[in-house]
Amino acid sequence: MAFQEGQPSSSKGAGRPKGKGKGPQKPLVKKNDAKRSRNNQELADLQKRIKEYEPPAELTLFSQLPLSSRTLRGLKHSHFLNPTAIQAQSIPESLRGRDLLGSARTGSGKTLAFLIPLLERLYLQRWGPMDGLGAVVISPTRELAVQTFNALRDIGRFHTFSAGLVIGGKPLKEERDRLSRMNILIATPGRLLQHLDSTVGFESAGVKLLVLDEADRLLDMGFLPALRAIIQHFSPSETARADRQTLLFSATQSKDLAALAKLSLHDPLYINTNKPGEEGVMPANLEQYYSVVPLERKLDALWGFIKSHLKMKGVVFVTSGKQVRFIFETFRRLHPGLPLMHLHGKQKQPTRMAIFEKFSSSNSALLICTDIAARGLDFPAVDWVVQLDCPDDVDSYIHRVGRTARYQSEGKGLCFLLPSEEEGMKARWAEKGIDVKMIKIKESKMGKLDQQMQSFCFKEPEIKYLGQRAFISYMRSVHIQKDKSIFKLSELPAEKYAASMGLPGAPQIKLLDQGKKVKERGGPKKDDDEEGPTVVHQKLAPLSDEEDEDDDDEDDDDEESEDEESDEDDDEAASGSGSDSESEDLPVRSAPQVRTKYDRMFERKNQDILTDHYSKVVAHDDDLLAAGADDDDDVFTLARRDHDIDDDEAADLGISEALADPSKAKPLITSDDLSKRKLKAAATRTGQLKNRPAPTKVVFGEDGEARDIYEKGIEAEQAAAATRDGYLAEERERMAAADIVDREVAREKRREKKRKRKERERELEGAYSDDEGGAVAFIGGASGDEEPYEGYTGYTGEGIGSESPEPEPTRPAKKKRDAAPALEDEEELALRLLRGE
Ligand SMILES: Nc1ncnc2c1ncn2[C@@H]1O[C@H](COP(=O)(O)OP(=O)(O)OP(=O)(O)O)[C@@H](O)[C@H]1O
Repeated sequence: MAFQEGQPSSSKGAGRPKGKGKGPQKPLVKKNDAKRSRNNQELADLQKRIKEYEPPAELTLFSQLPLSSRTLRGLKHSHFLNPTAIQAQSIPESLRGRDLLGSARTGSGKTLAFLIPLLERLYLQRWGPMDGLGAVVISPTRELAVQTFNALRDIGRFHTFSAGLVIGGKPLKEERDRLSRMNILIATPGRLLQHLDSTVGFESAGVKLLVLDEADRLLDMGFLPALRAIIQHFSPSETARADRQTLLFSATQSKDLAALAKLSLHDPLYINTNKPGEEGVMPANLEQYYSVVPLERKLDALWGFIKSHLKMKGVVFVTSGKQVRFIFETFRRLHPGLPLMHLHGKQKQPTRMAIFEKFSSSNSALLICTDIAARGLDFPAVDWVVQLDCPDDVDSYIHRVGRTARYQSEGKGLCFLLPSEEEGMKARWAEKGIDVKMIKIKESKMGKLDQQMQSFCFKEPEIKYLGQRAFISYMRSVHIQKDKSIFKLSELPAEKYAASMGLPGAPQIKLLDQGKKVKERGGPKKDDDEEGPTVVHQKLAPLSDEEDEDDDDEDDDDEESEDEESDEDDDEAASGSGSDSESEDLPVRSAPQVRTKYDRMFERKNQDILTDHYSKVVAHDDDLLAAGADDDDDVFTLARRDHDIDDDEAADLGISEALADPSKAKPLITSDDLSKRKLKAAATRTGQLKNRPAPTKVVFGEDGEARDIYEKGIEAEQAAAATRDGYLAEERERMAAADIVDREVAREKRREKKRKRKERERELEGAYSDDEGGAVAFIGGASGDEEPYEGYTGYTGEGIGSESPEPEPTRPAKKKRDAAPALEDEEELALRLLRGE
């Protein structure tokens, strides 16, 4: 033990050095004795205060809790003065050594709720730098681990413990040498297990405190087997479990969490501040909205939202890394006027950290990301959280939206839902008592990106390729969702969605049969997804040899978590509709839609009733009605139920008759429907000019005779339509031809990748090697000659970095991936192939 019991000092001030050459040894010893004695006294007092602690009628300050002066100084230094509800309720119990399951809403300060007791428990047990590992915090993601590490460094600055990060990224060997010197470890489960399994002398037996942070996320990510193994290492027997304190923290609760609690906790206390009457499930300062947008207009809606919030700091969540990249790449080419960043699990660790830091320190920026950033991450001052794709479930919704309105700050959330998702999601929100208000987006505030997207896809094959992969990953994600009352693949307008992304057609997709075992989103991921692959959506189809081979890759990918999706699973994206060798694959088709005679009339242009101009007028009026005929500049208006026009109302308004016979048309908007402002505007000269009837135009022929433009108009329109159709047909042909080449190139790329992978596998036989990714950073490092418990020795940080992702212990297939080349390399190769080099 580094700490040694000292003798009580005889008198105050004794032991002061008398000067050089006068035997400094003796006074120094006396001084140390005095310090030890004071420490002993403080520890004894602290123990007593903890034992006798009764919560005061009003707990407003940390200093009212039985905490050491070092921790209080650390908290004050970091400007933490008042404990939050979860901190006030759980810290005294944790200090008494109880096992605990703490649950509190997002942004409510759970991190300090376990870091404070962690420091205090080690301090109370007189843990010294030479005592080895005393406490371990397990975090689901590297970003969260780094964030927790930073918080520990801040509040623990007046303690002398050494702390380290074990999150993958550096050679195991390098970490091993340093592990023995750490008192506190913040780790991701995979890397920690690797050390527990293979690092000789890594002493888990002495660990006094184990924390599982974001426990439900750990389970969602499929870490249960790893956690079981870790717990087994730390507490091999019931006695060992009783001896060790374990704290579990989570913002949401689930059955699996209860099972984990049973497995890891001994006689636990449950503290939940999410109950009504306490803090509530959602942050108090959060405004929540949702908007119903068809799939094919989502990008338009997002664009419109960005353009009208150019000063915001926002986070946009989408389902997969491929969508993140597609949106990021296309939107940045469109120069929105707001800095764009993107974050997903396939980025290298240093890149991820750099983006995390950059976004954290930005005042105004938009981060497009996957659920990798949904939990635990504490970006300061986020104004908006936009959920562009529907979250897997309500818990996922809560975590995502919890990136704003943290602690006492304000924030807003906007969730886009497809028409087919609205009812299901509303029901789920209602079950949890979450109130999300509907808003409608005015058509005038939506973007219109389809042509620009088409142009990007046409000019840059890599964008098209990315779009196809994004399309497929989205469709797949919907297919594997658990909650079918929300996610309805058959109702998705696949072709229109593809067109909105600028793609020449909906790419073909292979989907696992619903009946078979699939990795379902919104539920814990299965570990044994090995089962047979590739049943085409709704119909079984034989596969060619080549596809069979490719499916091996695909299975591997299905094993992976969403955030770690490999590029390979979307290789087949390059196959456009109508491919020959892959013709057994059925494209996902939208359900045949019932077209009314009015739909057909709308489609028929250049006819006497519904000209383009007339269609626009009707569409515009519809927009006005939908948007509440409100002219203000906000993108959104609060939806009012009476704006939804049903058939009867339509009949009242005479829409049907008007469509059938325009001569019978009643005015679509009567004076009763118009706002006072509109009526006033109509009375002004400008208003009248705006509202005047369309002028009659004539054209003069060569003979000088005036003729009605109508005849000419039709001819001109027909000519223009013919030219346009011709052009479009030509473009389609060119795109189809380009698509064939692209398919061939993609196939070649697949073969090449497979060949390379096989080569690498051969080279890498032998599983875990010391060269695998891993990272360790040290913040502490109290050396032996430091006086324990005396003053701040300072944390000397080293760089936190990694070269490759952490191995996934629960999925053996992942090991192969660790050795896979970087995404950038693969894309470089794809690009070269696409360019025909
Ligand atoms: N007592 C406190 N006083 C002031 N700020 C605090 C206090 N406790 C925590 N905070 C701040 O509140 C923010 C949210 O804290 P934290 O990240 O611990 O929340 P959380 O409950 O873990 O959220 P999530 O569930 O999203 O992970 C952080 O910026 C943190 O610094």
